[in-house]
Amino acid sequence: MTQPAYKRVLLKLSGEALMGDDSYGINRATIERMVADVSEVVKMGVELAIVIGGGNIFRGVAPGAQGMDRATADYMGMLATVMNSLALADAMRQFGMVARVMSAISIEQVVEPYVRPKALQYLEEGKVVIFAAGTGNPFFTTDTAAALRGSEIGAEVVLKATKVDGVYSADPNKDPTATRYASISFDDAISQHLQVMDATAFALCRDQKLPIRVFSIVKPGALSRIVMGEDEGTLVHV
Ligand SMILES: Nc1ncnc2c1ncn2[C@@H]1O[C@H](COP(=O)(O)OP(=O)(O)OP(=O)(O)O)[C@@H](O)[C@H]1O
Ligand SMILES: O=c1ccn([C@@H]2O[C@H](COP(=O)(O)O)[C@@H](O)[C@H]2O)c(=O)[nH]1
Repeated sequence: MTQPAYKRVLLKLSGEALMGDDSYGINRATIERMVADVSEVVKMGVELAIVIGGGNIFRGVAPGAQGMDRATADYMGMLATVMNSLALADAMRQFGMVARVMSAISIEQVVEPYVRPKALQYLEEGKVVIFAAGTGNPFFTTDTAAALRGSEIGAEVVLKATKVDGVYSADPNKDPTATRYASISFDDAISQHLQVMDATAFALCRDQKLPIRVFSIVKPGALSRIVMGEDEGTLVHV
């Protein structure tokens, strides 16, 4: 049987995509479909860590946060990612998977704190590790948390599962003439100000030589195909 292309991956799941067709929150069918996709990868024997966004609940730069102290709004955003992480872990439990949530912000009655050696132990045991609360710092995003945690755990790739099927020359949701790149360098993505991920995340992955693959979370089987080494979405590379 063909082997997976990776031993350990960091999967960044879009918080916004969790809404499905709803206008807010977590859509049950959507989270169940995500979990089914993730379970395929775990069954292949790949060690999987996940960072999930919070855009379906709260974003520090959203209109709803206007007038708020930015750091306070960002902490609210980080707490939103904790809610999504708990929902994801619970959906995994119902699917028969074993997941552990580790938070960058100390809320020990709710989730265990992020401790790198413990996270590595869980991964080696085949458990899915969900990193909640982003980096634990305001003024960052969960994309940067994915780059950071991916670097810390020695992931071979960051897989960004989002609502678009790759990196485009411009935002495809705003510019219908935008074209998709099969691959693009970190330097080009940064210099062209491509907003699919923030520049901090791109820069950290570039410096750590950690490739990113951006792909559609709604395309059936895309995650498994990528893990098996197939070409899907856009590869962002050094
Ligand atoms: N050059 C580009 N190529 C592709 N998508 C782009 C580009 N510029 C902007 N985008 C937008 O970036 C979005 C994905 O990034 P965004 O951070 O908003 O979502 P996410 O990470 O999936 O969500 P969340 O922050 O909730 O986890 C796409 O939905 C797309 O509209
Ligand atoms: O390290 C981090 C991660 C996130 N935040 C705040 O949370 C929201 C939601 O995260 P998304 O990546 O946008 O899904 C983000 O807008 C920030 O307000 C943070 O401050 N630090």
